[in-house]
Amino acid sequence: MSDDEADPELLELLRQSLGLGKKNGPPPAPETKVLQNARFIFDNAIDVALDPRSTKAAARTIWQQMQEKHYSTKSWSAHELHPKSKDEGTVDFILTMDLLNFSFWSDETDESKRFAIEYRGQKWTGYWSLVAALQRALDEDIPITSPDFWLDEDALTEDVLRHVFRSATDEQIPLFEERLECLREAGRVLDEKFDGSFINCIYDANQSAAALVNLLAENFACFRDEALFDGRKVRFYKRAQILVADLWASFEGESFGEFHDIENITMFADYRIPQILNQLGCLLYSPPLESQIRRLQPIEGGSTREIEIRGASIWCVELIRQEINRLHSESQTATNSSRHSLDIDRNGQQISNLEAKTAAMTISDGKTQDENENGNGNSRVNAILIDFFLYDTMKELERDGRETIPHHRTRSIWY
Ligand SMILES: Nc1nc2c(c(CN[C@H]3C=C[C@H](O)[C@@H]3O)cn2[C@@H]2O[C@H](COP(=O)(O)O)[C@@H](O)[C@H]2O)c(=O)[nH]1
Repeated sequence: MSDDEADPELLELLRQSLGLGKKNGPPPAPETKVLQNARFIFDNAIDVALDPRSTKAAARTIWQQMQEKHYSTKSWSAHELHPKSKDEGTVDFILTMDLLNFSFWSDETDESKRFAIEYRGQKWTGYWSLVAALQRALDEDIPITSPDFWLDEDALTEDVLRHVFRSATDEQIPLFEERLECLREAGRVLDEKFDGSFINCIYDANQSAAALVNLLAENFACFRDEALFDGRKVRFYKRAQILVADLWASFEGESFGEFHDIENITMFADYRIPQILNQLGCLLYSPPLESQIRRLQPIEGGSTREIEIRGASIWCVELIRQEINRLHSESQTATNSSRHSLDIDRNGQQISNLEAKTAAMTISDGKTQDENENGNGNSRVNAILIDFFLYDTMKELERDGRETIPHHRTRSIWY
């Protein structure tokens, strides 16, 4: 080799160290930044704090009750009003629902006077009033879940939407105009960018939950749930995230609900989960903030206090999720070690430890232990199921008159 030719091996080492000419590796996994923003808010919060001991205790209680109730994705479709079919109609229903899934709380102190939807012989309030109104509209052959309908100002007139949300009381649905605008905007964006169908948004996300959340926030202003905190942009994306979660739960992790990174979805920062986290002793308010909440005084959307409530709640559920998975791993270890003791198989024959371990992993119907645990193919409890469980539990407490603190009052289209 002549003196002026460089040693090829040395060249390659140099290229690698400089990252030159490297084949393009896989693209970085999409992320929403919601969880890291929540951590930032929690670390810098003044009026909201978390109690570690109560959070640990709450995790244990939540996990025990989730197991007792066999809480899983199947719980979603079990709700009386939720759609049961696993088809495009349900995808459209879930999109419509989560475009409008915000701000049902009433200014009425007399419960009997608050906005309510009469459907199937019952009066539905809160979130369920929305689901009932949509089901009732479909029963009346109003195509309320169709983006083409949302676009057509001669078909979806203000009067038609008022008919859809007609109340069983004198109080009307809050933020009616904003809800109409959410539908109009979504109809326009779907028509202009996604060939008129939300299914194309799901395809574009390539089975990534984070990518679908980001696609919704980037393309639809009414999903762009962000704020400024300490001079930094923070993301909550509550309705975009719950839309992905509702798809995942409704389709039980398959078909239009299949996401390989579903664990990237956080708790949904609404007005019910902070309430139950405070009731459980996990989320603590400063005396002035607690007084504002107890006196039902409005907390301005985008204010520092509101952002701290939402961010700290997301972080609190993350800590609960981590503790539940620690408990789960501990219980798995304990179960596995007990398998090294004498094992009798289903036919009462003593079998070797290795066989026992293998046999125990495939339960009678051929599913693995994990699939049997929560019915969606993984043993880990994620923030979605914890969140759904907490919301449903808070609604039971409300029904039984066992709220110990009101939920905070922020009138907002974000939650
Ligand atoms: N974080 C979180 N927020 C949730 C839900 C749900 C309902 N999800 C169903 C689907 C699966 C679950 O099993 C639930 O049955 C509604 N919300 C929010 O609460 C508020 C409505 O409160 P109220 O007016 O009292 O009904 C409003 O901001 C609404 O957006 C949830 O699950 N998580």
